[in-house]
Amino acid sequence: MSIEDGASGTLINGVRQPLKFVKVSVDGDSQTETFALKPDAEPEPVDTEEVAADTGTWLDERRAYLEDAPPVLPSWLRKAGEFADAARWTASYYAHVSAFHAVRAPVYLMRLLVRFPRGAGRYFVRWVKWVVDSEARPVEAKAAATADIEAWLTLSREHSRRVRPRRIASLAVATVTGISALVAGFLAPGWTLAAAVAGAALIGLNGNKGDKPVVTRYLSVHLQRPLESGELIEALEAMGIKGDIKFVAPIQVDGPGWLAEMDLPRNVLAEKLLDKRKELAGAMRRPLQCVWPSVGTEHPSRANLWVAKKDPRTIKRVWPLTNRGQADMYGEFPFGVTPRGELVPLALIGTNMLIGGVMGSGKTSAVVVIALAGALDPTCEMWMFELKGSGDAESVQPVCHRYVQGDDDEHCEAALEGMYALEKEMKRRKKVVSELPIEDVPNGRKVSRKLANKYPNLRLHPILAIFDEVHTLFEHPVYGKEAAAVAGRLIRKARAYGIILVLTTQKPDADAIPKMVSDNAIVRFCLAITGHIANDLILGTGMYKRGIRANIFEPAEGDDPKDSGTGWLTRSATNARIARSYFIPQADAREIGKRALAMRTAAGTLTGEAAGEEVKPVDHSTIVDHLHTVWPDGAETVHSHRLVDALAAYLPELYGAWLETEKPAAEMSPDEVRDARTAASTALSAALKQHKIPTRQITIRDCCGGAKGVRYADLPDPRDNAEDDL
Ligand SMILES: Nc1ncnc2c1ncn2[C@@H]1O[C@H](COP(=O)(O)OP(=O)(O)OP(=O)(O)O)[C@@H](O)[C@H]1O
Repeated sequence: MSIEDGASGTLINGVRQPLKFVKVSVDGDSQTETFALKPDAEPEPVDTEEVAADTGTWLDERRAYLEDAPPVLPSWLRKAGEFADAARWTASYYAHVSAFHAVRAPVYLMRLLVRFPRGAGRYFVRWVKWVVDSEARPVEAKAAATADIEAWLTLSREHSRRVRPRRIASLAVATVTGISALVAGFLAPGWTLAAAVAGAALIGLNGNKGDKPVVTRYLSVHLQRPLESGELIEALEAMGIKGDIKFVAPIQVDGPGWLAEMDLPRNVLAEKLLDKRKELAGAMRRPLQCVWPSVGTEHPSRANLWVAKKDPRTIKRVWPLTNRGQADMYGEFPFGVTPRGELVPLALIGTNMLIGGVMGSGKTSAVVVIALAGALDPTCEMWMFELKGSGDAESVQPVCHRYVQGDDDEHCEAALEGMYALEKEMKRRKKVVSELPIEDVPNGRKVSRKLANKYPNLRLHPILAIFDEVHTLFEHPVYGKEAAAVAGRLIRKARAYGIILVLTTQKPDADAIPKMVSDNAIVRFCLAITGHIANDLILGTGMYKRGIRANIFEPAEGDDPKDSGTGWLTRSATNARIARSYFIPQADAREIGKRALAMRTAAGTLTGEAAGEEVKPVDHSTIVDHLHTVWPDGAETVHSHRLVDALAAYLPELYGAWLETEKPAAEMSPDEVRDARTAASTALSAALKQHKIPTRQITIRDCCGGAKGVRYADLPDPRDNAEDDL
């Protein structure tokens, strides 16, 4: 056995520490055991200067600088529109301030005149003190007290030398002023009175008691004090985040607020600030709606904090289409604003949307914005199923192709019926689009505005179907299951054919929203919710982990809207932003509804209930349902040609064509009859193939021997197969 010493090392505080190890070799078999012993050598630095200095080339550094560099000129100096806005705003601001103070000028004058006696008294005292040279008195008194006769005599002479001319001047000024005032009082014109009042007011300026201002000042309680690093560090400490907080850049003005970028202490993740937004706002003594933390992109401990200068709740934002303008559902429409006040447009064509949030989170308000945008596109067919029954969407009723309001059984049935009708329309569109020449659909077989305009008779206009509080339908004991199945099919396929589905729920759980629906939603708007499960159900799996968390929002409480209407608006994990939907008061919504009705009347695009048509229930039965209807009781198998005869007799408009021949049956030869039967059987086989129902060679003794036929056991239950229709 031999023992060798060696040196290895480990990193401690960035410095490699050599360690001793002992190599033990037993009878030639090399067994190595390593023991970490105390470092006994000088630390060897591992951060070499070369590595530390290598932050890229000069060009890389300049490029990085330029990426983050602020613009040379502020945007209002570069953009004419912004400049005009700023100039207009500044002019209106000063006009307001001037008018405000002009109206109060008499009050200010009275205040000054009231202060005149005190002001005049103060001037008089100061004057007397100057005349008698009171400042020198303490020095003279000191000389007298110390019996310093020489100093006292000098000071006394100096005092007399200074005071005499002051007395003479004062007497002269007092005499002239007194006589002038007397003469002016009796003889001079009215303006002297004005001058006297003005003089008195000026003297009144000196008569202020305490710090009461003469002018009325208005201080906006919603304006926030500027954000400072000290305040932030204090707030973070109060939340228990202590340690080294580094500001990556100076706190700067960013839009209508301030932005702080900081590295939190090494043991704190920035997502903590998201979860504790309310605590943070409390610690900063600022309204919750002003405080917007986010996770930075550099590393998980990089936090960005944007603080609004003004409480957003006090900023009235009017939906841009409130008074004029049309929307285009094939394009974008204004939906909301970011906390910074930037416009958030929404494009729904080719997508569908899921909106979720607890009570009072602002779902209905968001839906009203979407519904009114749809209403303002005269080509958009509106289907509104308001299953809350509150009447919040009544403003769009006059333009709706179909409108259902209520949460009773009949409303749920009507909503399910509506889903079937949409599915039927989707199938029609699919068929129509699939038959178009390829030049018309170069980007795939889907509907576009160009296509809709080119072939108006194909009726490929956008359809906006809104199911508000859709959980009412999905949880219905009778219609829920069927509705979930149809909605699952619609949400996957309808968007390609210009049918936009918008679903909202205040119950984001697996029972209330079928998985097929939550998995296939594209645009998602998650308002205030309570936990990570609801968060991911609305926004998609994994979003909570990525820091896209809607539990940071607070729903409305009483009259305080808090974060109501504010949520995460996402199209994917990488396309997520916080947005507050516009809030359109009911009165405005009604006016917009009237305008939409007028526009549609002029365009001649009113359809369905809006045009006074009756809603006919959709026949959503399939060939499987029809076979169940005509199937002879107790028969295990039936020949195909018999089934076709039965189907044609039952629904001639659907199946009659399968029996059409060139000659009437009576004039056909036996071969021709056989061929006609074969053709009918083939048509049935093809139709059943879509439902995965086989036709096979079947021998039925009491009926024309062997021929193609169907087994009853192969027929699925009615409605289990609706998806295969498409
Ligand atoms: N975008 C918004 N901006 C400002 N306030 C809003 C906004 N959205 C909603 N609110 C306020 O919040 C209140 C509740 O909103 P809303 O009725 O839309 O919520 P909800 O989620 O539909 O509630 P519920 O589930 O109870 O029907 C509104 O009455 C309004 O005062």
